[in-house]
Amino acid sequence: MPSAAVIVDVPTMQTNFPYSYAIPPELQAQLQPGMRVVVPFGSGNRQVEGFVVGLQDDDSKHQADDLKPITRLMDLTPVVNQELLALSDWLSQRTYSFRISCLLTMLPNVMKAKYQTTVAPVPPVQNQWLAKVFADQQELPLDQAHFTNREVARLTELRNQGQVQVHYHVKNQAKRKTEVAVVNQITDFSRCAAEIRKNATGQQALLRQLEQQPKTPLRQRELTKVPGISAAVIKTFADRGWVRKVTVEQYRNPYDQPRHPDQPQPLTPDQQRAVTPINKAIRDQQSTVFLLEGVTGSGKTEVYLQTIQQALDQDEQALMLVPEIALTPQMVTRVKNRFGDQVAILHSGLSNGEKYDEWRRINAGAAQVVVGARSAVFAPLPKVGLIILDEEHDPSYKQSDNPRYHTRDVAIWRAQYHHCPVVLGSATPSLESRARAEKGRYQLLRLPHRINQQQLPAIQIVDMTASSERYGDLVSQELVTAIQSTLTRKEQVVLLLNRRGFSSFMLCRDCGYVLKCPHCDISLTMHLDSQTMKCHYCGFETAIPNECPQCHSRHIRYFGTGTEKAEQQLQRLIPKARILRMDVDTTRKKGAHQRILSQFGDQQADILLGTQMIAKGLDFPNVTLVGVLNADTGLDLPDFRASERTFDLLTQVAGRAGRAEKAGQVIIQTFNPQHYAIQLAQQQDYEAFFRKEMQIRHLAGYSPYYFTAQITVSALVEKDAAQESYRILQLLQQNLAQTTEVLGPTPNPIARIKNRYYYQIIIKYKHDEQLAPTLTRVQAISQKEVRKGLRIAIDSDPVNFM
Ligand SMILES: Nc1ncnc2c1ncn2[C@@H]1O[C@H](COP(=O)(O)OP(=O)(O)OP(=O)(O)O)[C@@H](O)[C@H]1O
Ligand SMILES: [Zn+2]
Ligand SMILES: [Zn+2]
Repeated sequence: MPSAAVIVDVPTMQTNFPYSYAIPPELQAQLQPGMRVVVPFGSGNRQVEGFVVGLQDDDSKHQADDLKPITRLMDLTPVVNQELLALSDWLSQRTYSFRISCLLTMLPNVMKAKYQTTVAPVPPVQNQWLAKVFADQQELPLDQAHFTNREVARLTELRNQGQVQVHYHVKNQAKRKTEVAVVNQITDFSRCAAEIRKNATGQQALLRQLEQQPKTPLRQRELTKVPGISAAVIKTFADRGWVRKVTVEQYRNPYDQPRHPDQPQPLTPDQQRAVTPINKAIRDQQSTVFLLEGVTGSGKTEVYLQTIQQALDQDEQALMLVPEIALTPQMVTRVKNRFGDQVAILHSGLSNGEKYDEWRRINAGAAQVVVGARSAVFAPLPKVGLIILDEEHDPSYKQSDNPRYHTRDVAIWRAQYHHCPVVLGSATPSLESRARAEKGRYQLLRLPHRINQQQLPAIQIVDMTASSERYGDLVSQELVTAIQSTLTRKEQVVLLLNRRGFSSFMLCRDCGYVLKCPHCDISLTMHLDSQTMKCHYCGFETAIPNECPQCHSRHIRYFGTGTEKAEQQLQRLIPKARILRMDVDTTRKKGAHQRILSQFGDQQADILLGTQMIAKGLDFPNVTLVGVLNADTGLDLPDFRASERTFDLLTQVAGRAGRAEKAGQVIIQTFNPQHYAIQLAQQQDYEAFFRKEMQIRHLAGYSPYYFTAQITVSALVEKDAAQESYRILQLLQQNLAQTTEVLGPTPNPIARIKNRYYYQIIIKYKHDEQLAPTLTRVQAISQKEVRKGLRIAIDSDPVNFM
């Protein structure tokens, strides 16, 4: 008897490989890898969900008689294709996560099943309480709505006595909406035409529709939009046997913006030099990785669109990834305008139902271009011809929960599978990518100029340590003056309030000094619970100073301010300004993003004041002034990428100014005017920043010279987290190579989150054969300890250290 290899939905180390199940005869014809099934599992044979990952014909290895049979099938077609099955295998090894988590990550939320546990009395029911509770019902869900804790305890007893049974039901949440469609049954259209009366125009219209598309089911809702065709006409046809009524799945359309079709623009010579090699790679089926390094406003989008076109021309599909998509509605609009209904959009702003609809369209091969945020990298496109990652340096490409994957790695894996190129685009590529281009592993393509010979905007730095407080602590006189003259010219302003980081570090208001770790050159973080400043990397600790160690001023303070406060100060300074605020509070409602941006685009406001979400991708021709209220907050984070993030952010936001005919101006307010990240952002010199930062990373032994891995241990009791992390430390020290450095364990800067205490260990390594097996052992421990309330997370390539 043939058997199926099934990964069960029980995320443990012991179940992290396929189990064999017998395939019941009635399912043998239908069962395919990638389908979900319900199988009995464990000694209690509880019913769990699982993925079929392979089929085996009968061989001596498996005595089919010993195998438990599959209970039932959950899908009529595979929900995970062969490619994604293989990808899940690779992903679980790469990220030290369970295969089941990887498989589930690839599915839209609504398809992730939930279990429902029910209880049922075993007849004949003798216990009076049972009889009363169940009355005439066979079973009841074992949940709070039906049973109190005391009743549950009582049920437990009864179960031990054999009077009650427990069942596990898999409850599939996917809800499809359906609608009525008609399928043509006519073979001889002229004969039918002869039967229709001349004045029955509705019937004639319907006949024409059928004749045009005799093979496709036509949706009744669409058909009745055609003049003359009514439900009655359709019924007449059905009665005559000319059409058959069927129900088809209804797709919801998540994109309700009006579309303005546009045409490809003639390329500039720079753009042409980028498009040519990419298109060649698409034609030649080369899985080259291109790094498209183009200054802000250099027309990267047009390069993406014209290379996507090349893939479509070859009957292949394109996958375009963008940072959290709600933040870049302009990009979505552009792709949609160019490619229309062929585009499917996947992002977190969609409801689960909408995501499911888009996913099904993609899976069915009905979408040719997919635009989406991180998880869209798993979009089940059957024939990928091109993958694009816009703003490839963006930290949101890294998933912070299991499986902790980086979108770029998955994109490159898929490109190799499909023999197609990847384009990584950015004005400020990640150091890692730029370094790979330097080594020739990626092919570097540069767009060094803005479109229309427009200059990059001039950037002025305002030293806030010298700024008078008369204007409030947020806005300098220089910035107020510049805003006023911009408004007089009827032009617009974008103001960034940098909210990266948290207000728990201290800054000297007089000299700009920030307390740093003597061993790590990373700022110390304040821990209010212990009243100390701690190094997040090595554990160094010192008392919270009450005066500046450098200039002895007592004028030190927390950093961190809200957008609301900034808005008030601005309004007071410039009463006539119309200010739009964009932050997590004003964008909570669905569509709020798009609405604020279109208001700003329609000149209904003078100033767009916002957090990081305004820094990227916006293309408004009337914006000529960009102001950064506080360039520093990100600089002093305890993260070796702090300078890179700051440089990226300043360059990106500066790039919003002067993108069309009018020249742009940028003002950056900072307490660290001498810092190289700020100075090089002023010069908008990415290449210089890259070289400088590479030297620093080299000296300090960080990425891209070293790889890092991070282990985070958390527990409800701090001592448990500490003890466990020291046990892991020992395991690491005993097994890892001499050249590998292990830092920590140290408590996290926010030591307690949601009542859990966090400790972390950082591993820095170059080549270490022992790393993967050792981390796999840690993964195995992590699983055992779950019961004690301990959690261990492994991140094989962390992008955040907080
Ligand atoms: N070949 C072209 N001819 C005319 N205009 C173009 C051309 N290519 C791009 N543009 C226009 O130039 C502007 C800037 O292009 P785009 O937004 O793609 O820049 P970008 O490189 O993505 O910048 P950023 O990194 O700042 O988002 C857009 O308004 C776009 O329509
Ligand atoms: Zn000082
Ligand atoms: Zn340190």
